[in-house]
Amino acid sequence: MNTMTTTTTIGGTASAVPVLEATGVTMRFGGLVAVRSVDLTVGAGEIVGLIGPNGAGKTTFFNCLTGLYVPTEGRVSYRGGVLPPKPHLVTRAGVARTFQNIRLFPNMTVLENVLVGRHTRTKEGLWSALVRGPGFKRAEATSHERAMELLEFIGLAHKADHLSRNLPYGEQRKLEIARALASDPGLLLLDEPTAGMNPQETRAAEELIFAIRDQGIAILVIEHDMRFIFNLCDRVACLVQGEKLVEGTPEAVQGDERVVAAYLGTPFEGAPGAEEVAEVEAAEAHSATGTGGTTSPEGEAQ
Ligand SMILES: Nc1ncnc2c1ncn2[C@@H]1O[C@H](COP(=O)(O)OP(=O)(O)OP(=O)(O)O)[C@@H](O)[C@H]1O
Repeated sequence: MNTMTTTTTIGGTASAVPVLEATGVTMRFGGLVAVRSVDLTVGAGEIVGLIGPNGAGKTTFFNCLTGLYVPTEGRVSYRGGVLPPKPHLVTRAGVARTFQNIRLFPNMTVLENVLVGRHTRTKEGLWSALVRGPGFKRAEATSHERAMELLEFIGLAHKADHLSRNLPYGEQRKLEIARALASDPGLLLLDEPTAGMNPQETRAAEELIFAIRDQGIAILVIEHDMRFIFNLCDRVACLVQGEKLVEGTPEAVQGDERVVAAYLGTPFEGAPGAEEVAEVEAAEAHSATGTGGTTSPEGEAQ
């Protein structure tokens, strides 16, 4: 795995370059602004959490970071270099991800699934693969060795030749992480890694993520399980209706009344979309009293 070397020296002064730096990221789908001008950094050795109610824009933001979507506005950099808006180039640059829903190849073995994740690090071309020359064989042996190392790391080496569809759910999720790690990332993005897990599997996932961080890989994680996220993360950002509402330590974020209100669906002053919600509620209350339906010359509901 990569070891992090994120301190660069410019003009003789050392300055820390974030592993990930997203600046002003906005993503529009027609008239809907799913992500609005979001800034976020992940530093070396950090585990950063991204929380927010359903539909807040978390996955869309991930998709903007990993080249699946080209953001309408904004910039995404990895270790100081702007990321190209193409998923395979983002992976090659050093950013790997898992998805909200399991995306393993069910009829491939556990080992083959990890080998698939390795392909961005394999330089041998089609011709070399066809003739199975010495370069190809060397690359294949290295990939195999690395994949087995990763399976050892996640505790699945003994199931290397099992079909991935036969693994229990928690192990399939771990295998997805191993496949992402096979590309030797410096940053790993995890989209709801504990969704559907039982408490033991969740605890094991937490330990695995700490172990990955200890290998020098920075982590950005989306999760709905608050206990998991507040225990795991160094820093947490909360998105609400596409905007970053709060960012801080787990202690600060979990005690923030705006975050609590956003999850409970309680409108609060200054909340993204609160004005629109208030207008709709006022109009509904108005029509319920039977006095609605007329509009003043200024355009305001009576
Ligand atoms: N491809 C798309 N086209 C149109 N609208 C989209 C698209 N992808 C997402 N959206 C909309 O963008 C908004 C944000 O969705 P997103 O899936 O990013 O939220 P989320 O915070 O990840 O939600 P959840 O926690 O439920 O996964 C939603 O209103 C969603 O319907």
